[in-house]
Amino acid sequence: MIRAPQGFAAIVTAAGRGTRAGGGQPKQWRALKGRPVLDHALAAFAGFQRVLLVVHPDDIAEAMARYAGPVTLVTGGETRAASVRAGLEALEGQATHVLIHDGARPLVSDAVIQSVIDALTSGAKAAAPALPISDALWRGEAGRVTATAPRAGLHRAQTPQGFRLDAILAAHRAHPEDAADDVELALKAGHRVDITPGDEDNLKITFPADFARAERILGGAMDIRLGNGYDVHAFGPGDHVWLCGVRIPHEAGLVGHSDADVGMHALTDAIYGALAQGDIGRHFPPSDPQWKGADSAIFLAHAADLARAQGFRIGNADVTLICEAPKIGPHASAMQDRLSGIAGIEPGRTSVKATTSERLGFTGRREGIAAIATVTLIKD
Ligand SMILES: Nc1ccn([C@@H]2O[C@H](COP(=O)(O)OP(=O)(O)OP(=O)(O)O)[C@@H](O)[C@H]2O)c(=O)n1
Ligand SMILES: C[C@](O)(CO)[C@H](O)COP(=O)(O)O
Repeated sequence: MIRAPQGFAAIVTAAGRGTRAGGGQPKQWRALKGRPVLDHALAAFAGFQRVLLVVHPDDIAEAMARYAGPVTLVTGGETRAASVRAGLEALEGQATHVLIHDGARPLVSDAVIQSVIDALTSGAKAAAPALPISDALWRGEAGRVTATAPRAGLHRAQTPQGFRLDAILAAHRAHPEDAADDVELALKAGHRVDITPGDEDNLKITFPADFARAERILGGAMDIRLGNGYDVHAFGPGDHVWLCGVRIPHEAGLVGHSDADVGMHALTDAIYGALAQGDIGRHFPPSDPQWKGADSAIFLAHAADLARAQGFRIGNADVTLICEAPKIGPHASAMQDRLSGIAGIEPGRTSVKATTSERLGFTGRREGIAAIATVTLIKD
């Protein structure tokens, strides 16, 4: 995942009706490998602090249900340019740079996005990906060639197209007419636009056959991640412990800044680990008083949301609690249900088990509880 620099925002346009793609439903909402096209496009921008999604008024409820939280929703206009303008107006003063991407381009790669960011951070006012034309160009009419056209210097434009926010907003305001893309308006406003490398796979779903092509490309790109997590909490005063989201009466409590749910922490760290996103401490610093006594479900839900935002589902989770007491067996099923519910894992794919350490070590001496967790994340 691209971690965008401070001040960089993304606008994803999804207010079109996809008339050329057919299918009885706007293309961005149709399934591609089991998830809406738009899910794939948004996942590419999950590392941006601010993402605006521009949707058709008819789709607001659906978009709210799926995306509210990680993204800000904006209602689009009659044309692509009007939709982008709506996003830009909503973003005014809240970012220095913006990358504008078609929600209908679900296969944009990190490399394409990074090249646009690099051009902008190196000082370009505008930069966008494109591919040089490699086929001969003809004019045609009524099924026959009427002329050939020189292709030298011609490029096929892609998105995301990146700009200084003030420059592209001013360009849109100065040229409220429709345009093929935002580069066209930037040029009209007199800005230089740098070309960055495009990618053949970064197709815009436009015609019915593009779905099959996108599925084929995605078919070869399954991403499976494995993550592990380990945590320990010491026993202290108290009459219950929280383990994997279940309250268990006990002769002692567990000491921690949050609710000290050692099992949930290990699983949360396993997810962050699989995403290469550090650990709980990075996302919820123990020095921050707001997490004092916090319900650890907040941490697990955050990690699972982060995975989903990057296009992953949790394939399975396996948690082992290491303690002499309390007895875990009677609670294991409730723990599995609770973890599955919080993390959005399909039933039957979460395991909670326990072992003693044969009275050896700190767990054997009943000084605390340890937990290890393993998780798989799958993007298919
Ligand atoms: N009024 C519009 C029109 C288009 N778009 C978005 O701009 C991108 C590129 O547009 P295009 O491929 O032309 O999409 P549609 O307009 O939906 O397609 P069609 O022209 O076939 O109806 C798409 O993500 C589309 O949702 C938009 O946000 N608002
Ligand atoms: C923005 C764009 O995807 C760049 O290639 C393209 O211009 C969109 O064109 P459309 O006419 O809206 O399909």
